[in-house]
Amino acid sequence: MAATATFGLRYIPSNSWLHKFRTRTSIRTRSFTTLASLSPVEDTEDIQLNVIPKEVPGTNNNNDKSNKSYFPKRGQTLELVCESLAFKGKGVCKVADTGFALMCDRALPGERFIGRVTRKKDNYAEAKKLKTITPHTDYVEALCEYASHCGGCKTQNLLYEAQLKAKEQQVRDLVVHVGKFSDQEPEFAGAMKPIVPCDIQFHYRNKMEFSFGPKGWVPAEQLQEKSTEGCVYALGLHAPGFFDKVLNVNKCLLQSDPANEVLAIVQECWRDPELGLSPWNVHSHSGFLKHLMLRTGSNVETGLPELMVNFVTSSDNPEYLKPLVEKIATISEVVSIVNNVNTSIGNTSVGEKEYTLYGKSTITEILRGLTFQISANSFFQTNTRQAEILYKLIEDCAFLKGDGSEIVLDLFCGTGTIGLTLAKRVKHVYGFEVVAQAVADARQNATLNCINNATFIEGDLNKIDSTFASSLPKPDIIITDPNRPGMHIKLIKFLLKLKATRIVYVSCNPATCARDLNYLCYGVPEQNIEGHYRLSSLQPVDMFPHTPHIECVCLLELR
Ligand SMILES: C[S@@+](CC[C@H](N)C(=O)[O-])C[C@H]1O[C@@H](n2cnc3c(N)ncnc32)[C@H](O)[C@@H]1O
Repeated sequence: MAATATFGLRYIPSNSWLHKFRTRTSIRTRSFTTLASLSPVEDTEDIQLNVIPKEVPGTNNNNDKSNKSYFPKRGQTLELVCESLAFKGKGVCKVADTGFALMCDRALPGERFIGRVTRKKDNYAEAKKLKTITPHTDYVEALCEYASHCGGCKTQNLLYEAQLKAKEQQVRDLVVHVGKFSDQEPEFAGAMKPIVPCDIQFHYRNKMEFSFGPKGWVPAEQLQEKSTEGCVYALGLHAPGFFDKVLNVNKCLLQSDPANEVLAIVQECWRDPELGLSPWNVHSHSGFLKHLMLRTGSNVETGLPELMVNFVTSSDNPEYLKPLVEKIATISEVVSIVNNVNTSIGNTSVGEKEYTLYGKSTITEILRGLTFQISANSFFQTNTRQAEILYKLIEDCAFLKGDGSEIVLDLFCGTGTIGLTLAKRVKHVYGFEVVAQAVADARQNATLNCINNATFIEGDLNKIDSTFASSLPKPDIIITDPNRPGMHIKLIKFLLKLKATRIVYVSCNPATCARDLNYLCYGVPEQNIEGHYRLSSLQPVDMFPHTPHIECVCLLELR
């Protein structure tokens, strides 16, 4: 069943400049402890908690302006001790003799090291790790040869159990500091659950996107001579912090073996001068190859991996890819090779046009017994096995009666996966999503799985008005799964007015999640809005070992 109405949503097409602006703009916040700094405005896609929490363990001399000698200078080399991992995996470190706190990428808790101050603001500084003096007690050798400089796996050097402990602590800290929940209250202590580990810590990603670049990036410590500028023409992952530098990668331990086979083939031949293929240059806006996206799904009959290869190019010349396609198609798991043509000067991978160069245009994925067809641009949970666990937790939190009487709203539904896995136990699911292709996929997925009590509606949940969802039956349960910026204040107000019995809040950003939980439980005092919910359960889930990402499933019950 597919509804075409937008129910009061003002739709911004996903390819419009405004949409791109909204979803790419990043706001830097300073204060760790104020809710205002995390206020739910539209443009908080990438809230960077580059902050020193006031409650750093031990003394924190950042705010003691009386003794300026504490303050490090940019370029200064210092002995530092890492005390904990903060949001986004940065180490919260102290200058050994003054107690001044600063953030350092790849510093591990307990580690004593020499660092150089790279950024310095009023009461905030960042350092780069130069040399370890005493390593972390849970230090382990990384399996991946790129681990020390690739932006993806920043904590591979930390024992997995210690990674879990640090993530759990980050969620707890954010809910206390940003969400203003008291960890002294038995109610909060009861709600906070231990993190669910990920049993498989490598090869868990079903999707990786590599970039082509005109000049490869080599970390300074690996340069043999000063004059060496790195390899020419790279295919790999962006160097941390650089949108224009690509670290050449021949293998990624997070993706499947067949995906690595494809990567190796492309690496071997794309530079061949006879093919005449050039990498995209983000500065001159020239070149042909932008991205190589590899997606691994499961064959419905055999359960074996099946692969989609997506070349994102800057111009409409699919014939240039023919020699690469012929080579890749020899890998038995490859069932789909597509070309997305993206003529914009930006670095996004969604094409205005898509060609199927080999096989089909979708791959299948199986999740909680349902089959999903996934196209190159559809959102799908990137760790399928762990998504099974995540979705089971969501279902448990929903406490469905199972008698088919309940109405479920599935906000930010993507390709409809959460709602569809619940549909058989409820009366009706209404899913809302901004990306047109994802809505189309959700409707197709409902048909594919013979589910006819789910309706998917396209629109922007940041743009709702007072008529939003007014023509729908009142929901009993709301599932909300926003991306990193969390929920818009308009949506929070809508939920507080609606007063559904339960809200299951699924989040990939514990900072904005903590902020939204605060609003839903304690209200928005500056707008005279009361909160109506009680946080009954907060369950962190590790979906992405070795990376700073943390997923959470929260249950809010109407007070
Ligand atoms: C974290 S994903 C969750 C997808 C889905 N629930 C799942 O589990 O696969 C967030 C989804 O929200 C969508 N989205 C982001 N901003 C939105 C907005 N303002 N209005 C509606 N949907 C939005 C994204 O396109 C994406 O599909």
